[in-house]
Amino acid sequence: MFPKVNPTTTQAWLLLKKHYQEEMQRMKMKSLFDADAERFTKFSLRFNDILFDYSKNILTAKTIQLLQLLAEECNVKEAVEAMFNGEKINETEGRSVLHTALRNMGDKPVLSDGEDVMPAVRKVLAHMKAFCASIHSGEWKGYTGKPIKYILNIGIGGSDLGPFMVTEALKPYWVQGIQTYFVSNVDGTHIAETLKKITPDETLFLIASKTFTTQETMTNAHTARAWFLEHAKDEAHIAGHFAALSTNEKEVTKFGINPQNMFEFWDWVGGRYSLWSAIGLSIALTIGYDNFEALLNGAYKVDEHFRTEKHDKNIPVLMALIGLWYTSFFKAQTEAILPYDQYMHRFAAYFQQGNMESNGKNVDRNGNDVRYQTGPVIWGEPGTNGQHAFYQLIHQGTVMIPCDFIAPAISHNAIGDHHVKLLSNFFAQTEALMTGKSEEEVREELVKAGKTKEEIKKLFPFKVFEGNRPTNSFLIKQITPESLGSLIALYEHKIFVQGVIWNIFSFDQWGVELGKQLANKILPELENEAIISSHDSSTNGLINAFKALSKG
Ligand SMILES: O=P(O)(O)OC[C@H]1O[C@H](O)[C@H](O)[C@@H](O)[C@@H]1O
Repeated sequence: MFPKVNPTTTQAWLLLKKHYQEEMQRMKMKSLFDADAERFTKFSLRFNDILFDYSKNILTAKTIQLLQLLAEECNVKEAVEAMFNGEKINETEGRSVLHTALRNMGDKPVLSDGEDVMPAVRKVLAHMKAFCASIHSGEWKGYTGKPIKYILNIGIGGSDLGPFMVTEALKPYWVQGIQTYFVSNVDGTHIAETLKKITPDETLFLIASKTFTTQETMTNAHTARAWFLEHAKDEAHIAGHFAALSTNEKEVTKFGINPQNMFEFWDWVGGRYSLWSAIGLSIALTIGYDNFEALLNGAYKVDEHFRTEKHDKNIPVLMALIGLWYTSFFKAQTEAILPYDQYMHRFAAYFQQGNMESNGKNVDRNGNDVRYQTGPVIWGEPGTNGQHAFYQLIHQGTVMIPCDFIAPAISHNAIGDHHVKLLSNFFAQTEALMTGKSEEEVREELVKAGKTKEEIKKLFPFKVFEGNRPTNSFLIKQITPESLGSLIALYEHKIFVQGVIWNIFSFDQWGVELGKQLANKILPELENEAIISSHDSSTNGLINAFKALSKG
């Protein structure tokens, strides 16, 4: 296993701190652009159909060099190899981390516990392929003899967000005649509203749960089963309408799902990294198996790039180092992901889990409290909607929010001038965030608007923008299964590299487990008539008020 290093004890950390304080803290990006006509060329990279421009950041070649040194001192290269080679880097759960094996298109074995996992991976993929073929051809029939028209994926967290995000992002690729829905929330409203849209005899229910014990998913699954049986009457019909995507064969069988309709994955696939596994069956059924394979292929290409490319040309490593530069030295606490693509409206939400569940940790890999900031808060909405909602704070608030702007060059909906208008907003925003608005510009604008001297004096301070707000730009030829697969993998590896440098375990989630335990403890207290007094006064007060109010 690679050595565990507290990043703040490295030479690079001290040098970066000095570099920040003495050279970069007050550095203006605009002056960096003014001083170097080649800045865009120097600080941008192409990876297949993706252009990554990181020139609009508060950094110089020296910053990148020092950040690379930090990666070296924190053993990033060794950690990457450890992950790809199936070492048990998820130490608190004693597991390998091998989502990369799920999209491995190479012919070398991938070992976990000394065993090649690739035959099992390929077997499940073949099962998924054959299953998709029988659904799409109409050969698979529901209990009234009609083909399947609706897919209903029931899952939560990693068993929902990934497939939901991807199927939304790839809507132009949906197989004709298939309509897919996702139910995640244990709030009965979610399933009730969705059941109104489907018919039992034309629906395939996918119960997606790594553990097959998650309260929300099992509750929704039992509700779906009961609703189905109300119509189908006969339990024998369940086999034709329910499939399970899980690692837990015992619980799947207990639920009554035919083991032939179980699509397996393994404990070395983290929930938030599972869209590449059997959890992706909803994706394959929605966009077609070939497109699902293209998604895997896009991710595989990034895996190869990540594993072999030198760090100064390695996009996920650079994404990680730039993010870390702001979090660890500028003390930025949040990062925004802003896709200029309506289909990608769940992309930020997906990486909210991906990033915050992975790097929201305050204990290091030696079991000590960390004394530096780790994972940032991730948030975002598609442009241009965000511009009219929260960009004000990004432009003129008191905190720094590094942003990722993402857009396709080619729209799937080329209507009039919509797309050039959309993209002009992307470019204008990143430019404005960087340059701000100078005193001269504001004065000129106000004079032109016919304002008096008095008025100009009054308005002046509010209209001047300091700028110097950092952004990364991802310009992608088109959002296709392959380019989306690549983009997702870039972000996954970014998170991994940051976790290694911050010396935290990125692949467990004990904080979420706590929430599950606490909810299970309170549930029986809500189901009896007693006055509850076992908690603090606020929790007791809320529980007792709920009991009184819910009586009507
Ligand atoms: O797939 P499941 O076992 O049902 O788990 C669903 C989700 O449960 C918890 O929230 C975990 O923290 C997530 O990582 C996981 O994706």
